[in-house]
Amino acid sequence: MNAINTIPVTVLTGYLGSGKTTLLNRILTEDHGKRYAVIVNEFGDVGIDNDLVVDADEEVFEMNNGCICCTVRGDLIRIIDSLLKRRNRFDAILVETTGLADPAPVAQTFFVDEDVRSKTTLDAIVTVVDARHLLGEIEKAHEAQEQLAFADIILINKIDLVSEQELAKVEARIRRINPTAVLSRSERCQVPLDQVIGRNAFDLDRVLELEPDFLEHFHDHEHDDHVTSFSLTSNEPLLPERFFPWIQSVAQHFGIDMLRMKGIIAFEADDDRYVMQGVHMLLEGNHQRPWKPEEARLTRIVFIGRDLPRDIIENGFRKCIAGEEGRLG
Ligand SMILES: Nc1nc2c(ncn2[C@@H]2O[C@H](COP(=O)(O)OP(=O)(O)OP(=O)(O)O)[C@@H](O)[C@H]2O)c(=O)[nH]1
Repeated sequence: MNAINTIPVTVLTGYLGSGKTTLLNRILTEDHGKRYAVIVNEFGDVGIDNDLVVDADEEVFEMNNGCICCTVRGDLIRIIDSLLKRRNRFDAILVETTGLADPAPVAQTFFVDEDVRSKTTLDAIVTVVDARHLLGEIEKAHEAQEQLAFADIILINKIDLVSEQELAKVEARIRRINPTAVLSRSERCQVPLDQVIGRNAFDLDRVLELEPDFLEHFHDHEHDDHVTSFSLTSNEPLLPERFFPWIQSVAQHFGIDMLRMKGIIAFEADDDRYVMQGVHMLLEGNHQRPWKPEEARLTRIVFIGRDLPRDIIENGFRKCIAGEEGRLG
């Protein structure tokens, strides 16, 4: 049912830290001759995702301050409307939702708004799964279940972190939620891209079975209120010899509840931006690129978790700032 001349839209979803941005970056850097317009939505008030998306020619639209599936749906429609006015500049649209988004209302946007509906085709909802953490989170995370239920294509990612037996359990759990989606396995989302884009896989009939009123009412959904986020910033550079032991201790102490951490760090005497990422207890960091001359060297770290003790974490963070006195207690 891919109408001629409509713009295909792929919705990338998946729980916190599963690998959505990794997949997006792969799509944007692969030599496939296609041009994408990208819409990124994130949870939390300090934008980081935009800075983690590769510097590509594509236009990246960032939507903060709200979940794509709730308050900012109007923004989504407006961004798509304005994109459609320049439709000769790209071949397809990619929407990366937050890890806490319910994909149903996002998908619904492409059906209920008349203008958007006539000019776009929802190609597929692609759900990325963190094979290492899915089983520990799925019962607590209603959003993760919805993301799997609505998926047309499921990418079981991070297979380097689990055994074959664990993978089999992950697949079985996914199949209980979604028996029909196409499953693939990946490490760092390395899959042939024609397995995830240009699939024409979105199946309205299946969605109507899940949500009979999908086309009639704005989809109602709930978020887990215990999952909250806060961000820490500093204009002063951080000291690496304090920062790394501190962030490791945060991951060790609060890792069970620390669903996601990501930050862009300005270290003292370092001309490169440092990107730090965490999913539960697993941390990863690397230098990204030099700070641009006109760019403020601002450190920003976002924490997303269940009942994380902001004051303790913030107190430790302050002690990593150059010039601040005191040692990590
Ligand atoms: N070991 C391992 N790490 C991975 C893999 N894929 C992604 N990661 C790492 O997992 C972390 C999260 O990846 P992202 O792509 O940022 O995840 P995301 O789903 O966009 O995260 P949010 O948007 O914050 O929910 C990063 O540190 C990645 O480098 C993988 O296959 N194996």
